[in-house]
Parts: sequence; C-alpha cells; structure tokens
Amino acid sequence: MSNEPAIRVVDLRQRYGDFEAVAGISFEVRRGELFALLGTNGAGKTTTLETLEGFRPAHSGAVRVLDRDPHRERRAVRERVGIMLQECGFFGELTVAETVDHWRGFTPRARSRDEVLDLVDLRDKAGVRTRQLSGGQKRRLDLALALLGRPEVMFLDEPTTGMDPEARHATWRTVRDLVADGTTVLLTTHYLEEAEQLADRLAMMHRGRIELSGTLAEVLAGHGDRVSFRVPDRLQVADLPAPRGRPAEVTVEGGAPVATYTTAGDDLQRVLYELLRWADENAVRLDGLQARSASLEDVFLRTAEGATR
Ligand SMILES: Nc1ncnc2c1ncn2[C@@H]1O[C@H](COP(=O)(O)OP(=O)(O)OP(=O)(O)O)[C@@H](O)[C@H]1O
Repeated sequence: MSNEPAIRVVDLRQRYGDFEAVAGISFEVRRGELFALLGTNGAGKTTTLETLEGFRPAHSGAVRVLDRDPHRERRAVRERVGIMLQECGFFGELTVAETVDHWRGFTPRARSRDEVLDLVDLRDKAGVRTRQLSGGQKRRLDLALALLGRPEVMFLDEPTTGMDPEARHATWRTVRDLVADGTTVLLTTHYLEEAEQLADRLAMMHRGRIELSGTLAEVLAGHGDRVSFRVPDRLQVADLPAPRGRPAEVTVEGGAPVATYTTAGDDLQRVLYELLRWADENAVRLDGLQARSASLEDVFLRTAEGATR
C-alpha cells in the first residue's frame, strides 16, 4: 500500500463568479483515518467535498484522492470511493430493496443486499417504498448505497441529519466499524459531538479558510477551562467577582442567567478557589456549579466570532 495520504488538498481555491467560496486551504487525510471538516454555514465544506468527489475541477491548487486527480481521472477514482451527498435522490416509487438492487447493478464488487441493509439497520424496511421512509431512514439508505461497493474512501456530507439519537449512535457504530476495517472517511457535520466521537483529526473552516486543525486535543488546547454557575436571584451582574482579574460572561440558559469564567493556562484551580472563597464570605450558594475543559462547541463559537486569530 502506498504511503501517499488517501486525500491531499494543497492550497485549494474555488470561486463562484467573483465570490471565493474556498480561499486557499490545505489538508491531508491519511489512509484509514476519519477526518472531520467542520465549519460555519457557508464556510465552503460542501464545495471542498464536491471538488474531492470530482464534480468540479479545482479553480486553483491541487486535490488528489487515492493519488489521482478526482476530476480528470473520475472514472478510475469513482469505483474506489463511496459518496453520501447532503440531498438524497431516490425514486420514491421503488422499495428499499429495489433501490439497493438497482445500485448493485452498476456497482463492481457490490456487497449483497442483505449485508448492506443489515449494516445500516434497514432490513425490516426492505419492502417499503423510499418515499415512505422517515428523514433519518433515508439518510441510512444513502449510507447503504455509499458503502455498497466496499469503497476505500468515503465522503459523508452531514450523514446523520434528521436521525434520532438512537439511529445516530447506530450510524456512528457503522462508521467506526468501516474505519476499523481500514476505510478512510472524510466527514462534514454540524453535530460537534459527532466529530468528538468519531474524528481522528479535524479541521474547522470559516469563510473559505481553515482556522484550526489537528486532533481534538490539539484543537482544544489553549482554549482554557470553564467555570460556571447560575447567578443567584439577589445578585446583579456587577456584584459578581473577577477572580484573577477575569470578569464573568453572563448568558441566559433555560431562562436563568449563568455566569461563566474562562481560565487561561493552568488557572482553573486558582479561579475556582477564589470563587469558592468569595461565595463563602458572602454566603452565596453557587447553584449548578461546573468546572470543565473547553469543548469543541466553545472553540467553534470562538472561531465563528473570528476570535481565534
Ligand atoms: N452554485 C453556487 N453558486 C454561487 N454560490 C455558491 C454556489 N454553491 C455555494 N455557493 C456559496 O459558496 C459558499 C460556500 O458554500 P458551501 O455549500 O460550500 O458551504 P458549507 O460550508 O457546505 O455550508 P453549510 O454548512 O451551510 O452546508 C456559500 O456562501 C454559498 O452560498
């Protein structure tokens, strides 16, 4: 097996008319790795994925999938790649089984219908017309079609949209099994927990650029810890202390004001100590007190605000 990464993107730019949707991004996905491309709405994730899927040539820069140009060598790449688009396009009158059989007809080395329906837990829906499937079931049928040809690389564009938590967890298990079997996966998602659960590495895009990338630990590093509690009724925001010179950020959660302190470096213990001492001295009860590391959501929100630069 070649040492070449499964996916390589070098200074990719894509334009729609005068608008630069992807503004010079670079990343690699190693073989057998799950890489999550995250980002704000309109960040350029789908445009990037469509380029890697061979639907459009790069405006400038280079993309390689399995060491080939996915647009110019589309035929050769396509049979080794599985694609799950954001929009599913089934014939509503066909049943699930007929849809799978139809796709099997032009998929080399296809898995059997039963195997593929078992993988996505749709075997009991084999006789149902696709227009009667729920949104989450349609996504699972999409996944079934994407993995039909035992692809080496899979592109999953928001694969669990519309799924209930149980179906989402089941889909994560399927994806994990595929990765454990050596499949390379490039995933986009708006569910940050999905990336936390699945990704070996991730990149966060905003306005056509990659703002952050690395393992989850690398992406979270340097974003501080958080201490929060519900602001007691009898206190004003101005009454809250500023431990280590850090004022609270007050947000409303579930109709109640919540004070959050973001620490820097290894300040957490000190900030917590000062807060507890202040509470003790002022006979304040810190309801809902929490101390935790930064989450991907915290980092995402800061990226969206342009605060990471
Ligand atoms: N065919 C098109 N013509 C013109 N502009 C487009 C076209 N497709 C996408 N865009 C614009 O390019 C930008 C990137 O879109 P893209 O769909 O790649 O973003 P995304 O990160 O996938 O967004 P979302 O998370 O909302 O799905 C957006 O501003 C979008 O409006």
